[in-house]
Amino acid sequence: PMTTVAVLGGGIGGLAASYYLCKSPQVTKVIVLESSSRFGGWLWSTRRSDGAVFEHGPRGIRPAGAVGHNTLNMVDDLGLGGDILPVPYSHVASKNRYVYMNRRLHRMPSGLSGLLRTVPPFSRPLLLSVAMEMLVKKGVEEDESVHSFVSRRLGKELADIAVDSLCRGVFAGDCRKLSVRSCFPVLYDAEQRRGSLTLGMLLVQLQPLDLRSLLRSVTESWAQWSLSRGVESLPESIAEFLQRSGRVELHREAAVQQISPSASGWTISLEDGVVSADHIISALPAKALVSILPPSCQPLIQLLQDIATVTVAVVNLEYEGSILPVSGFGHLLPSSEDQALLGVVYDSVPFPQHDRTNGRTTRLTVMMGGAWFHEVFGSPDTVTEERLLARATEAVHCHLGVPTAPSWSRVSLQRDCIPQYYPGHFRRVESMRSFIRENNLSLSLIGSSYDGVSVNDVIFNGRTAVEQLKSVSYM
Ligand SMILES: Cc1cc2nc3c(=O)[nH]c(=O)nc-3n(C[C@H](O)[C@H](O)[C@H](O)COP(=O)(O)OP(=O)(O)OC[C@H]3O[C@@H](n4cnc5c(N)ncnc54)[C@H](O)[C@@H]3O)c2cc1C
Ligand SMILES: C=Cc1c2[nH]c(c1C)Cc1[nH]c(c(CCC(=O)O)c1C)Cc1[nH]c(c(C)c1CCC(=O)O)Cc1[nH]c(c(C)c1C=C)C2
Repeated sequence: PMTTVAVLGGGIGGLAASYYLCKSPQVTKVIVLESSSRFGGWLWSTRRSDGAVFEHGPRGIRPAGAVGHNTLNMVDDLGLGGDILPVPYSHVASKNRYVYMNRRLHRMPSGLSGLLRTVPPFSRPLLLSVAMEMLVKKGVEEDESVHSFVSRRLGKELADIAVDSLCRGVFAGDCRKLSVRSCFPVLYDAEQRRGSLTLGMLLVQLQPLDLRSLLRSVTESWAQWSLSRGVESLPESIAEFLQRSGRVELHREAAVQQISPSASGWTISLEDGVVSADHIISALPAKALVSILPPSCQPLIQLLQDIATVTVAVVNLEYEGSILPVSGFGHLLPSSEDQALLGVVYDSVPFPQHDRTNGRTTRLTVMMGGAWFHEVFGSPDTVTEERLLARATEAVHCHLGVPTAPSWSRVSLQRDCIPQYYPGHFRRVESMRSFIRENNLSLSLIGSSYDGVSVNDVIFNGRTAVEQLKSVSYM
């Protein structure tokens, strides 16, 4: 039978799902509906004519684990393998991460000596916390905040400094509000299965491997990678692949306004017409899905509404010369040091290939706001670019001692860009999927709102949804 699948949203999630659908002989037609004028969603790179590349969204993708391998497989298949810019584990950008606290930069401890000695800003050797951790009893709650989990197992100081900063550097979020089970499933599982994080970590196994980039990533030990023309090359290449397949209709400036169940599947309303499909894969942010669901899906709408998001101001800066006093990936600030300023990425260190080709420059990205955006800056509708730029350059001056003004800058206000998984998130997602099953809705939910926010997670979940579609339904 003919099968038409509509994919809502042309971010990396929607494009990845379409790519896997294209590989499935049972699907005759795929329709991708994207509201904006470009594909890729948060994967967004500025390429200047002098060779410089600036990222306004993700800038580094991890090759490790099953989800990391899966992305590299896709990159190889798309013919992008030769464009990969790998950062090995031995590189300073992998080894050095800093925390700015008490008005100075501290290198995060690493390796054995980092465990044994007392390293500021911590007041005792981490080995003590790690050793004691093995003696802490297993928690009894179904889920809890990241901060409460880590304070319970490793102590309040590690939770207040290291974990507070980490959650800002991954979720732009507040570790007192985020769920450990959904945000750090590896930590949650280690406690559940091994009774301890220390033991759990010691028992991590390697995954099976294939393909060239993958083998390279393992033998050369990559910690992260990007692409020579920026990460946006990935959605661009997927879109070209889909176009060439002849089975995919790609629509931009096609905002979905409503979806309603029909006898054979769904009717999808756009501003200028309707589309029918047997199945819908929603790769929209949860809030966007809320506004297009029919009233008959009220219980689902209620659950989706509980998935909050945060806004991040991303400020790309370019300075003349080598201006960094330290070398590494970047620095984070715990919320106790500065609520507004989440961290600064030293982009030129991991990816010097993205610097302007003539003359030495240093590219930095300052990230601000997140869970603290409203408190500090008020409404994203009224905050000015000038104010955000001034706050970012002031931070570079104060944290890194750079007195000069940047020679180039770009402010991007990324509204509602990172979903926040609060305690109980996994239950809510489970309830959504049960509602869909019980009501026989041909609907799959993918994208960063549900099962992980990294580019790798979003791609992998797109693949899983397509595989489930093939195994359970008419396909
Ligand atoms: C600043 C920043 C830095 C990040 N850094 C990293 C990193 O270093 N590493 C990493 O792995 N991840 C990182 N991430 C996370 C990662 O980029 C995102 O989680 C991921 O890109 C989300 O993809 P998605 O397809 O789920 O959503 P989106 O990219 O939001 O795609 C959804 C799409 O749906 C479209 N849409 C919305 N409403 C409608 C409608 N009604 N009809 C049709 N289309 C609609 C939107 O225009 C959009 O294109 C970062 C994210 C941000 C914001
Ligand atoms: C300062 C804010 C942010 C920085 N990056 C992000 C924000 C909000 C977004 C982000 N960064 C990472 C991910 C997840 C990727 C994944 O899980 O594969 C997201 C959504 C990667 C990441 N960045 C940092 C860490 C520890 C990680 C986890 C993966 C890894 O270990 O590589 C640290 C970090 N992020 C930022 C800075 C300045 C920084 C540390 C110095 C920027």
